[in-house]
Amino acid sequence: MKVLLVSAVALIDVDGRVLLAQRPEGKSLAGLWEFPGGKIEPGETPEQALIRELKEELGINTWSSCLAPLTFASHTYDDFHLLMPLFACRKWEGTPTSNEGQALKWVRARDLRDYPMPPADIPLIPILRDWLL
Ligand SMILES: Nc1nc2c([nH]c(=O)n2[C@@H]2O[C@H](COP(=O)(O)OP(=O)(O)OP(=O)(O)O)[C@@H](O)[C@H]2O)c(=O)[nH]1
Repeated sequence: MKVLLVSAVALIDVDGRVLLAQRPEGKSLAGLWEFPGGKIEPGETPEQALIRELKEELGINTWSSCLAPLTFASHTYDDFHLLMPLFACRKWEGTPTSNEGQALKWVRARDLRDYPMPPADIPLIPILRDWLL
């Protein structure tokens, strides 16, 4: 089974809320809420992939030194196995805006479970909640 490497981030604002993005219609897992990020391209580190994706998807800049490793997801989907480091980030430049048509939402830690997420993300929620509360 192919292992797909995806890098994702919990962006945390001054009120301790986390940014979720809704997967657009037409994509796999459409309508589910996920952490910003995307596939790690050959030759990229997870941090470089995330910095690139945050610029493309949300129009914000951040730096490797602001990406703290938090946890990871490891989940078998039908056609690949997802391995996804999740970083935490509290410092960036710019205001996250939806460049790719996805809905964005700042969500309090205790409300995270109210947002349907991809199966790989489910085990991450209590970890993030415990870490933030
Ligand atoms: N960014 C992100 N991707 C996630 C999360 N959870 C999760 O299962 N994924 C999966 O990891 C892959 C992310 O790759 P991507 O964001 O570059 O994929 P994509 O939507 O452009 O393409 P796709 O529709 O072909 O999967 C997708 O298969 C997505 O379903 C998450 O919290 N954040």
